[in-house]
Amino acid sequence: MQYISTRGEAPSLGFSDALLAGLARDGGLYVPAQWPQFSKRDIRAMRGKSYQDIAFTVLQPFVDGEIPDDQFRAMIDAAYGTFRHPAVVPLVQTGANSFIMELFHGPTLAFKDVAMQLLARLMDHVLRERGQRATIVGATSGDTGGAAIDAFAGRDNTDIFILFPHGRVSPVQQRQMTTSDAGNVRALAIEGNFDDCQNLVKAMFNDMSFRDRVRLSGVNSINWARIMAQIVYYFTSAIALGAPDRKVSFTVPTGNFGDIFAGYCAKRMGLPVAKLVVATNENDILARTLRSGRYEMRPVVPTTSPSMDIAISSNFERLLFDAFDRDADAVRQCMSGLRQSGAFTIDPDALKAIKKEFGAGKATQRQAAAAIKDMLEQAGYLLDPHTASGVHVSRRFEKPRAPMVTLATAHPAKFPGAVKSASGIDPALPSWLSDLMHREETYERLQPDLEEVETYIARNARAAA
Ligand SMILES: Cc1ncc(COP(=O)(O)O)c(C=O)c1O
Ligand SMILES: N[C@@H](CCOP(=O)(O)O)C(=O)O
Repeated sequence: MQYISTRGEAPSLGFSDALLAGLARDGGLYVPAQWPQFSKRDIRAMRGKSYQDIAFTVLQPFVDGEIPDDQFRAMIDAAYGTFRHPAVVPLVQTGANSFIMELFHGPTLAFKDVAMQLLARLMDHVLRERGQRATIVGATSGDTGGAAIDAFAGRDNTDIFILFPHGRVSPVQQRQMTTSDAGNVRALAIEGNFDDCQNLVKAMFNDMSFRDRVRLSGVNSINWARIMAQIVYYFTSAIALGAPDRKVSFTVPTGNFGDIFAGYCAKRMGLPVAKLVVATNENDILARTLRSGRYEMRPVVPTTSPSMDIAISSNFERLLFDAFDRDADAVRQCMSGLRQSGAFTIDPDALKAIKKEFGAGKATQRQAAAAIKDMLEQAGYLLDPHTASGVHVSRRFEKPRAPMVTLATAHPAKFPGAVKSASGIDPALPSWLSDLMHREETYERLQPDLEEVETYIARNARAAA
């Protein structure tokens, strides 16, 4: 399997190279040259199989023999052995045809663990085989950072630097990033918002001399392997609910468009998905774009679902590439419009193609809080504010015959303030994190300044030449 850039000006790469590259050298994002196909028969054959078995079957075509099967399987088993639920991502029924898929049973209580636990093992393997070391940088609005730090802590071949927006993540999220005692981990508190952090990461990837000097690698969902690992749970949940003989819809609390793009990939691979519904908070660039066809940045407003407080959704570029029939020139034009004027317009045919697959809606903070309260009263189930945004939006898209699965992207205990004010309940952290708020914090405060951040990283990265 080859991976090609959405901007068409970077070399195509095999799996291991795309894994280590993160962002393509032309600023684009890697996608598979073709979508692997699973027939109804193939999907039926997955019924009754474990999460790990299905992960191996679904992901094998992407890895395409670059990692021996037995070693790849062992990585899958180890990655999902860190989850505290035997089903890995269990489904909970909350209404006649409504389900919640709990993606938060991993070590840091957010869906990011699903991909990050596998990604760290894949990267470690490839680097070890090549006798190389890499410097990983990541931007986080709260969850990616903690998950990446947990997954990469103590690994010999990587140093990891996580940029988070100072004062804009929840106290639990911050401590998951700042209390690691591993020598290869650095948490950097940037005086700005998530988009400043994401822009710094992209600027580091586009600074070729820095990129090569420190052997830069990325763990944000700009890295194809992040999306790839998330495809699996669309398969497992749809199969549990009757696929391929019944279509299933998904509502996904969305920020960077990575998680829902994985659902789109699953559909392109043959999974019968009825609708993919984007749920945003007040930072609703995606809901606005799907309505009007105009992708237009606006300043970010802080909300009770901070991990979705994002102005630019990186992975939307991957969807555009497909909607433009893989015309990289058209993608480049949009991205240059975005750089120059903070906006671009999607042509009507591409917008029609997108609307065929996706629905979208926004939940205000009040609506998300109301969803937390209702769900507790009606189903005795406690939502976190991100999942609650999803539940609010999903209600508009529920259909009598197609099951609707809302992705529960984080555990309520990561956001105790918002959950308590909506429900009166103070959600407790699980036992393995019960001392988190008493652990000692270490982090560096930096300005959103490329030179300052690069200098800090180059000084502290062991891979720096
Ligand atoms: C809890 C939570 N929900 C939803 C999202 C949005 O996911 P994505 O950025 O993949 O759209 C994030 C962050 O990415 C998150 O941490
Ligand atoms: N919401 C994310 C933002 C980064 O997204 P990613 O999926 O591209 O890593 C977070 O919690 O950090």
